[in-house]
Amino acid sequence: MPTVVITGVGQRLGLCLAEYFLSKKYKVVGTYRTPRAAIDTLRLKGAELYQVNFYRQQQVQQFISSVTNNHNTIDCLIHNASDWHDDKGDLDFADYHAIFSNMMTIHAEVPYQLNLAFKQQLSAHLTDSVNKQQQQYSDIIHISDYVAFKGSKKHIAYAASKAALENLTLSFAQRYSPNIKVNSIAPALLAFNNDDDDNYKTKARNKSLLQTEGSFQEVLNTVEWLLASHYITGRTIHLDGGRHLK
Ligand SMILES: NC(=O)C1=CN([C@@H]2O[C@H](COP(=O)(O)OP(=O)(O)OC[C@H]3O[C@@H](n4cnc5c(N)ncnc54)[C@H](OP(=O)(O)O)[C@@H]3O)[C@@H](O)[C@H]2O)C=CC1
Ligand SMILES: Nc1nc2c(c(=O)[nH]1)N=C([C@H](O)[C@@H](O)CO)CN2
Repeated sequence: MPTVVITGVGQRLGLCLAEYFLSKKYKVVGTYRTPRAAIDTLRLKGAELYQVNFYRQQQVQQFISSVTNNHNTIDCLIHNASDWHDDKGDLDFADYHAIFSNMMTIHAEVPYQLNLAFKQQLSAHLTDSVNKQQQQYSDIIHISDYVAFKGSKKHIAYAASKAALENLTLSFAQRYSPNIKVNSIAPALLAFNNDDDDNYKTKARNKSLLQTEGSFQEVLNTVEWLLASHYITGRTIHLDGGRHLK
């Protein structure tokens, strides 16, 4: 049974990813920060879940120890967990320091740490006992954001940290070739949050040529395509409805 590690599976895209890989008969290893009914449901479906706050380094180290002790192989590692923190208000220096530090921690440092910590498991290929064929590659997928390319005047630290994440894609693709493919997926608008009002939704949709949300399914389709690929690594796949041309 192939194994996938996904960060941030408690809601939205991470939950969709976990449900998708469970349906594909993967062993799903996931992290969450906030206890939710969805976490209980995933556990009942067989997912191995760890409560981890990535802003607490001791919890990150404990998670790494648990996964490396319990798993000899990892076929796919998806860095999804994210904190969409804005910095548009008039904050004091301590606040700006905390925001920048946290954004870099969750979007760049933790992916860096997990990529390095799980290298042995990512390199130990699953031999298909039926067809006696070795699985040729394992995959690391970083979930980035369109604003890594464009910047964001209201989410400056967030955008910079996603740009750092995309740079990790370039370095790890070189370091981990030829056995491990490393790519980013950079969405623009995928899905609104519950507190988004109609005015915000209209403005957000109109930022792209296609004038709609991408949907979490669009990311699932892209993940499936990347896993099936034998010739894509070190790349960022943009899912943005043509926003770059608006
Ligand atoms: N939604 C969209 O339209 C877009 C999303 N993206 C990217 O796609 C990915 C998924 O987006 P979406 O589903 O909306 O993400 P969410 O905003 O729902 O966050 C995903 C998860 O990250 C977890 N998380 C946040 N902070 C921490 C932390 N300190 N420690 C551990 N976990 C943490 C949360 O855990 P918990 O709930 O358990 O607290 C949450 O479930 C993200 O990387 C995002 O940046 C990019 C562009 C657009
Ligand atoms: N962690 C998150 N990152 C982002 C979110 C989100 O809900 N959680 N949402 C967006 C927006 O949809 C943006 O793309 C359009 O306004 C960006 N990142």
